[in-house]
Amino acid sequence: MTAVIINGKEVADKKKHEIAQEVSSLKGQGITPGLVVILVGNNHASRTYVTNKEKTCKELGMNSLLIEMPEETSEAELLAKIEELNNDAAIHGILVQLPLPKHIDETKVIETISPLKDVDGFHPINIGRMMTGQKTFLPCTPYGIMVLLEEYGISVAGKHAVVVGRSNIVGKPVGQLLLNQHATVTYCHSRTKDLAEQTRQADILVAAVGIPNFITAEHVKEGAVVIDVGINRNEAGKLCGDVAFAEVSEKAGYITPVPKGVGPMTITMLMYNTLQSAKESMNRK
Ligand SMILES: NC(=O)C1=CN([C@@H]2O[C@H](COP(=O)(O)OP(=O)(O)OC[C@H]3O[C@@H](n4cnc5c(N)ncnc54)[C@H](OP(=O)(O)O)[C@@H]3O)[C@@H](O)[C@H]2O)C=CC1
Ligand SMILES: Nc1nc(=O)c2c([nH]1)NC[C@@H]1CN(c3ccc(C(=O)N[C@@H](CCC(=O)O)C(=O)O)cc3)C=[N+]21
Repeated sequence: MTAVIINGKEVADKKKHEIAQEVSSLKGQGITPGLVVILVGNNHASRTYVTNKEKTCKELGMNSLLIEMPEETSEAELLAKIEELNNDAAIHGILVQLPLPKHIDETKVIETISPLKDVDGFHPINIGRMMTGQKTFLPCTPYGIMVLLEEYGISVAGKHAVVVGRSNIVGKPVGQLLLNQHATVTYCHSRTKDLAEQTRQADILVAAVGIPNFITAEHVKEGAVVIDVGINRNEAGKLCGDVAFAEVSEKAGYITPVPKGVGPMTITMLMYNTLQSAKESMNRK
């Protein structure tokens, strides 16, 4: 079988167009959605991502503010900045780029962001709401994956989904969203015994590991849907995912490429969450 290549860029463009229209009508009512991104220190990978976010905000007519803080910033200074933004009515979304320098407690930072402005969907309150199936900000990468599946008419109910990776930002929440949509979910991680035996059971296989070419054809069942979340650099310095694309695309039914797969959806859902936050702030007035 030759896989259908899921075009994340195309779906993202379509969603962005819808978001831009809503932004424009909100502006007519006197509100411009505003997103602030806080970057502490100078992580190279973070910088490209941050640049993309700024560009997309402008493209969609939203306000974007980048706050760069030096590597030596103290935890107290960062928390004070977040408090200030929590109280700023022009700001609807706050994103603190992860990972943070080692001397700053990530949990404390995430818990300081108002759940009402937590457009990353990382605050424990919002994670709890997601787990219990309530309306909330959903984490952008997992949410983007669910939108891709929906746009390609891939049904989830009753399917066996295998997620490789269990981070708080990708693996765990994507498994939860698949479960919410009635998949049977297996999580795999670095302590999993026979990984290929698990992944070969998957109707839907999600790779969120961070190792180039980690998932090969032997891990994949014929016709499976393969979602590659990885954003890595190979030896040649080229952007690549966790899946050995050439061999797996000959066996899978559907596959997401890197770049232009999951990545563009992450940014799009961030904009979507910021728009929702702006709309909700109006309803509270
Ligand atoms: N496309 C996008 O929008 C985004 C892409 N990414 C990318 O996705 C990838 C994953 O990110 P993230 O979740 O933050 O990464 P983490 O490093 O936090 O998590 C990696 C996970 O992979 C597991 N793992 C590591 N080695 C193995 C192994 N040999 N066998 C099985 N499992 C293993 C780890 O297991 P254990 O828990 O046991 O250590 C861990 O759960 C990265 O490439 C990142 O850059 C991230 C965010 C957004
Ligand atoms: N608080 C926080 N929230 C995040 O969502 C978050 C984070 N921290 N830290 C880093 C990771 C990584 N991440 C990416 C998102 C989009 C692309 C993306 O747009 N990728 C493009 C290509 C980009 C390029 O060319 O470099 C693509 O796949 O086509 C990549 C990576 C979000 N993350």
